[in-house]
Amino acid sequence: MLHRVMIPPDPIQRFAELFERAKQAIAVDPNAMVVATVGDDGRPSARVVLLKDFDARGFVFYTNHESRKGREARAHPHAALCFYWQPLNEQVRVEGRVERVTDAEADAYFHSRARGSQVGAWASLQSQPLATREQLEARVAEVEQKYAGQPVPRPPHWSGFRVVPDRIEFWHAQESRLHDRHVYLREGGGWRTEMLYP
Ligand SMILES: Cc1cc2nc3c(=O)[nH]c(=O)nc-3n(C[C@H](O)[C@H](O)[C@H](O)COP(=O)(O)O)c2cc1C
Repeated sequence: MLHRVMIPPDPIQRFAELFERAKQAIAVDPNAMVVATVGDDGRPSARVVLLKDFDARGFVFYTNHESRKGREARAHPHAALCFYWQPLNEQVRVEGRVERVTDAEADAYFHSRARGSQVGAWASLQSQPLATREQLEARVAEVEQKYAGQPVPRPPHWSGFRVVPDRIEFWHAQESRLHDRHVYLREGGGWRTEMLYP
């Protein structure tokens, strides 16, 4: 079973190496990923967000926790992530439990953002119906006035989710659609690997 020993043992290290290559190859948003969550009715929903951090603990993105994805991830704390890096011919799929990052982590990231984004985090009732664009602009003006001349604090409903992976799949395009698929399944303290038919 030579192919088994050829699968690199650590999926996070493998992700890190691929992500570095993606950043070299893709000028805009190489950290974009699709996040899928599940609603109370069992229906999945998916949208693009930006990966802001990752390490052995998991993959972090930031959002409004009252948004559709936020509510779904809190009620049904599992999510799937999907990256497609076309110039690399690579897809990475991550699945796992979702947890909220610590307030200290969220604060550190929030305060690294541009002030306009900080204001937007207060002004946007993300995923709720919006009657007119003017309504949004009025909320932005209110927040700007409220925090004029002082730092914008992080809204309590705005934070990060960490997807703690228990399954990671690397797909690499090969000729005749006989692609490589390497799956990592969390087992005990480590990872078991297997290959899948393409
Ligand atoms: C390239 C790109 C990056 C995005 N990054 C984020 C992000 O990091 N966080 C976020 O909340 N929404 C992000 N969005 C917007 C989401 O796709 C989505 O519209 C929004 O979060 C509301 O989703 P929901 O109603 O399913 O909760 C991004 C959209 C695009 C196209």
